[in-house]
Amino acid sequence: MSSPTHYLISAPGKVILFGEHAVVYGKTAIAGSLDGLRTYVLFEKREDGLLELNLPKLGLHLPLLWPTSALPYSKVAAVSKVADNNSSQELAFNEELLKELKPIVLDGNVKNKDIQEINEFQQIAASVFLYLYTSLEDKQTSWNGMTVHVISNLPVGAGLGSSASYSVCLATGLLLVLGHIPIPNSNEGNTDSSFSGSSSPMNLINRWAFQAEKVIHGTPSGIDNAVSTYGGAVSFTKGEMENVIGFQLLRFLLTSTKVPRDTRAQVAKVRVLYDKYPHIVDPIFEAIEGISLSFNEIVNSGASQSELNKKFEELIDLNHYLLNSLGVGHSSIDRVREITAQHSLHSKLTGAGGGGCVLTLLRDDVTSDEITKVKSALATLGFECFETQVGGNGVSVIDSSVTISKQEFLSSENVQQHFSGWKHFT
Ligand SMILES: Nc1ncnc2c1ncn2[C@@H]1O[C@H](COP(=O)(O)OP(=O)(O)OP(=O)(O)O)[C@@H](O)[C@H]1O
Ligand SMILES: C[C@@](O)(CCO)CC(=O)[O-]
Repeated sequence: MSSPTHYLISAPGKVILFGEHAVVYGKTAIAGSLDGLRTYVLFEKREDGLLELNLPKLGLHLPLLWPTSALPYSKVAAVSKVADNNSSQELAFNEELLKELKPIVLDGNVKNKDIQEINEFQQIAASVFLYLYTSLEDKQTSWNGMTVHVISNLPVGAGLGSSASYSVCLATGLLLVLGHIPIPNSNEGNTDSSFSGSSSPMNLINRWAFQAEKVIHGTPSGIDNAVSTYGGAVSFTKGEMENVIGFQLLRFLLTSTKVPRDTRAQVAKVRVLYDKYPHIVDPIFEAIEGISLSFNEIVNSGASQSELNKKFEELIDLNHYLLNSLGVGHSSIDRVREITAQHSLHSKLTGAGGGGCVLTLLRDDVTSDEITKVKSALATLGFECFETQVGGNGVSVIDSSVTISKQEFLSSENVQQHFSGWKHFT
């Protein structure tokens, strides 16, 4: 094939069923990918030595543009980069590089005069891109700059892993463009993969996406980027994942409270509590882990679907109360719980809390009429609902063998279905 001129990357959001926050402290959590809620990133080759980043989802309607020559490559040790890529160990986070990039994000932007103000979230998203590009830059690439367009049907800052899917897309595209991983061959779904070997492309994508998540969140557990990379429904403990069979059959309602919040701030709040009262907070994390472990046991017990549903509802309530005790609840979440409880449904906050999203289990016996009623009650109060199952493909790619116009990409209602030729890493 002639040298690539573009790549289209897609990665899913995620939902945490049990174990958020505790997972940051090494406890087991259960999560799944949201196949229909994804971020899409189109990478296009340039010849003029510029990096262009377009972030319409973050409300930025002008491109950000930097010369590749402005980046602090001296802060990245070339030898360690190659060694790191070939090992399975967690990549060391490059604080010095991030510090050096801070002024470049603003002052190095050649369109700076047109963009009066770039808010903190836009700056973070730009830092992630420049951090990964500078870390992975390789003189072997035939690209002299690139244009990057990011679109998504995920709500941002709602706890559904928008930042992780952005991180996975950027890591994948940059690893491909900069020659660190090959284009995948497989058109098969990747959800049954047993999380591939340590030097596989998926492993490398996941490890670099984790770096990106660190730029965004500070101290993430790695669960969000892992689920977005590999897809599926999983039990996650300290970076190790196992498939959870049966979890995919469950149906959920996800309700966005539309109260924006920042995962970093919620995680930091729990950290303060933990540092102050470790003897009180650690047992709460242990109890939360107990819920994830019970969930795994119940799923593997061979119990009937209705029996499972009843037990899950109890676990959902328990997990919610424990999260509230960590101070990550919110009145909007309580309101959603009240409404769903009026329809005999059980809900918990999902993700970092403090607003964001609520997860409601839709038992098998809940009729579509009942679901319509609860959705309309929630919508009347200004909440936004998504009915979903978990699992499905992780990161996927369309390479240059398929022609993709920028206009077609930006205007398509459903990018996943609009374009064919998606390939999956194995
Ligand atoms: N589509 C996107 N385009 C660019 N940057 C994004 C996008 N989505 C998320 N981000 C980056 O991630 C930040 C939001 O991260 P945050 O973790 O708070 O939200 P989330 O990923 O929706 O929630 P959670 O991590 O709890 O699932 C944004 O401020 C931005 O910097
Ligand atoms: C709150 C948290 O547990 C989940 C965010 O989606 C943070 C993390 O795991 O990094």
